[in-house]
Amino acid sequence: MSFLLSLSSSHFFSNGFLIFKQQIIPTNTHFPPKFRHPIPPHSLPPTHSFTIKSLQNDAVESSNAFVPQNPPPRTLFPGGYKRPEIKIPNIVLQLNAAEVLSDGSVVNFVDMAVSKWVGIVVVNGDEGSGGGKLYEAACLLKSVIRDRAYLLIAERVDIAAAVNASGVLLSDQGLPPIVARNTLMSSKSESVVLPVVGKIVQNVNAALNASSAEGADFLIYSTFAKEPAEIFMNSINKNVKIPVFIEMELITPGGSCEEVSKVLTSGASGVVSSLKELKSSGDDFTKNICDLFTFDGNRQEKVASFNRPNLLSTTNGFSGETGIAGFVNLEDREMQFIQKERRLLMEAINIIEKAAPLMEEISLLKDAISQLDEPFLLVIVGEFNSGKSSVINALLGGKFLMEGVVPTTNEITFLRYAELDAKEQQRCERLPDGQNICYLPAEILKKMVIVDTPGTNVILQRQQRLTEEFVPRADILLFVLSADRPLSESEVTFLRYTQQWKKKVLFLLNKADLYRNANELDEAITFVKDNVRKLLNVENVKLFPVSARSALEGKLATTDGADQHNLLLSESYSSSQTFDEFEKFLYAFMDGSTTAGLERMTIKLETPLAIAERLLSSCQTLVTQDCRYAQKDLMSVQEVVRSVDEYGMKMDKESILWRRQIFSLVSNAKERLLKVVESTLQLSNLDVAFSMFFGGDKSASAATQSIQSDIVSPALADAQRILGEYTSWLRESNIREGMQYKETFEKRWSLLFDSHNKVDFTSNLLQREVDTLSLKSLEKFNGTAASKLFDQEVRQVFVGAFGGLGAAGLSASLLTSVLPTTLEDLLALGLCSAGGLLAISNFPARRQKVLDNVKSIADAVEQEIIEAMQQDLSTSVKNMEDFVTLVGKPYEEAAQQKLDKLLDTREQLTVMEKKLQTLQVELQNLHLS
Ligand SMILES: Nc1nc2c(ncn2[C@@H]2O[C@H](COP(=O)(O)OP(=O)(O)OP(=O)(O)O)[C@@H](O)[C@H]2O)c(=O)[nH]1
Repeated sequence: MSFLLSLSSSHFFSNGFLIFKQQIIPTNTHFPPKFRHPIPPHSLPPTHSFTIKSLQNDAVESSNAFVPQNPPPRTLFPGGYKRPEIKIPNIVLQLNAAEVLSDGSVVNFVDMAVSKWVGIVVVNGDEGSGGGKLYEAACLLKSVIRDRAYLLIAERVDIAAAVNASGVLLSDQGLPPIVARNTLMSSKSESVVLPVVGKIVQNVNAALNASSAEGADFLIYSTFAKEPAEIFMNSINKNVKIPVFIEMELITPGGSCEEVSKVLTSGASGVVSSLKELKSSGDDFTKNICDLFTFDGNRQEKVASFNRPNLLSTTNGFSGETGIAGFVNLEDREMQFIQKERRLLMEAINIIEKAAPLMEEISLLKDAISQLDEPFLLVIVGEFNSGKSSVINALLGGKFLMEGVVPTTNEITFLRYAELDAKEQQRCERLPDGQNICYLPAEILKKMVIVDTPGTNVILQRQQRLTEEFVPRADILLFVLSADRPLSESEVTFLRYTQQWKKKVLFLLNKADLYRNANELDEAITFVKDNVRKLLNVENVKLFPVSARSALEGKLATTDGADQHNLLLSESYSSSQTFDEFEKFLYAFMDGSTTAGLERMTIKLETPLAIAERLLSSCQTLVTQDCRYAQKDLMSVQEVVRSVDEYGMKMDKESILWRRQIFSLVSNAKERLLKVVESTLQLSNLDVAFSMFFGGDKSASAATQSIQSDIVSPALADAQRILGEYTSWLRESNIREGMQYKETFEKRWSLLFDSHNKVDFTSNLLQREVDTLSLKSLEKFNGTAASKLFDQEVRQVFVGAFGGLGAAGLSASLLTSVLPTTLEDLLALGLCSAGGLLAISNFPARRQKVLDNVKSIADAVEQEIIEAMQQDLSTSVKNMEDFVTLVGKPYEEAAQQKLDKLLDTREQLTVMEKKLQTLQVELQNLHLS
């Protein structure tokens, strides 16, 4: 039975070099899109109103929608990428897509496993099934794992890219790692961490190939391989520097912890387990294996204790010595200074973490502070093949490091002092972050830790990055130049980069034996010194022309008892001599009683200060940029609130159409009424008119009824309809526009203020009192009463014109009461009487009066309605203004608060920068008196 899933490497970013996870602010300004633009402009909802639309165009300019045209550097390192880091020891869990999809409990198990032991989860496709299931399973796992472990997809780069997995696991016959990595990199263009690429291998050669150059980040040694894991590990340990995980059975009858321990002791970084295996290991696993893998912060120590000799029992890395940074017998003022420096740097960390919580580079400063207690770090840098390893070997007096004409150093290697058994030359182990540490009994290591780095200017970008990332940690850099290409363009670029971290640099012009004579050597020295002087802006350039090869040969010859006389005759002697001078300089530098030794203390204490300054300056850039954005946010919020004025103007403009409708309606009714009056009150038509107004029921004459039903009532109904629509239009416009304002605030400034679950006051506020006045103005207008009034007006004309006629002498009241029955007689009487002429001559004036009355009544009605409509409009716009002010208020307050906070942070950063500058001055003066 096999289980074997593999657990492998795990965690990430342990060293967390200089990467802001989302917001990166290197030397200039930098806001990676994913942090800055949670709401891309295209995701804003379409708008129907020009008011908001214009604001949305502005949104492209606002901080939340800002898209830099030239993407900024991603990290403080020139490479712009961070290597994925695999913590060891670790467990790789392998499972199949079908397992994930068929059983819901699997996801829960994975959830638990990644929170406790598993650092890498690999999901395999199932034979015969397409990529669909694998994709589905991977999505599910991704949502559970989040960033607690790496999720890798077996073989399928396309699916890994689609689910945004951490990387891929390739089989022996799979794609070359570099192809998989580049493909994934192009799909994860925003990520600052490179994809993880693992490779399954079955023999030593495959392991060497897969781990060389830009190869895999880790290996899995397959159970199909013939050799036992320990033998395999022994064969590759020297040359394979990346983590190796072993597929193995976790359940063994005798208790698996021992087996796993053996594998780890042999140099493996962890084990690989299948789901079934891991699940069924149950208590055994929990009791035994997990003790090694549990993420409790001690696991590296637990495993390291398997293979690390108990070599150093000192507080500062130097046996027998105690003190700070390898300094002993510190004076009080030095102790006080160091304490003060620590205190200030801790303060700086707090401020930086507050100013840029996502700035992973803070780990550099933390490391540097903890390194104050560590020995001096002499870091050897230079282009590949310049002779770095040879220089170190010459310093150590033996061929400890591999040399070669092709790039040979692939990892950072710390060289530390240890007294080993006579038979043992050195003992090396791989640190959890992939770096190596070698313990050797070399004299010089009693005074310092030497760090070998991969060469720069290599086609292997990973190696270049490793070195660049290590530079800030160095106390001093030993820059090895090669005599055959002194100070190349790429060396100048690298040198400039080191100065971003204000590093002190010593120069070795190696392979000086290649020069044919002293003149050539002098020329080269002058060339290098002149250029370095200009580049670094320093007076004294410390440069030693050496031949590391000859120096080592010399040392080895001396050790072997070779004739010193012969050595003196050797052509490389002079180079050996300068190497000697260089060594003497180093020893003096390490001797606290010399001036150089005091300078060393200054340099050591400067290391964290320089890092802190650099980080503070990056934070300043970030915070200043943030201030600008916060200011812009505040102004934009205020602008949005003010833009409601535009809404008022727009509504005012559009309401003209509504008023026109009312105007035309009233005019129409008025015209018709006037026509009725005109056509009725004609002398030629008096009989008809008389019968219309005086025939039938006196409370509702035929004319009254006809006016009411034909003119007044329809006009009234139309007016009601129009005003109803008008008030709906006001209300709906408010609601629509109000919602857009609300959405605009919520979407553009969701990071400022979370309106989620806030009381929805929208509708009440927007509908408040909008639908009252216009319609109420109509309610006042009673159609029947108006018709009757009109009726009376007309009757008055008749009564006025004819009521006082002749002998009849009828009073108006009498006349009205008899009119219906005596119409004919009355007319005859009137017309024939002496006063007939007078009555008729008064008739047009009376008719005009009626017309005027009708007009003025209609105009008054129109005026009243229009005024009510205006008032409704004002109320509605006012409601809208209140609403926008209310909705915008929390955003405005939040923007103001954010700005205040940022200004405060900026102030704190400035104060901190000043404090550190003062401390720098104190440091320079520390040994002056
Ligand atoms: N002539 C001459 N050759 C040297 C000297 N020092 C080193 N070399 C040769 O230069 C080549 C590269 O030396 P390494 O020490 O491997 O160079 P490196 O800088 O460590 O190389 P990487 O680790 O690959 O970056 C080897 O072939 C060495 O033998 C020297 O002083 N003189």
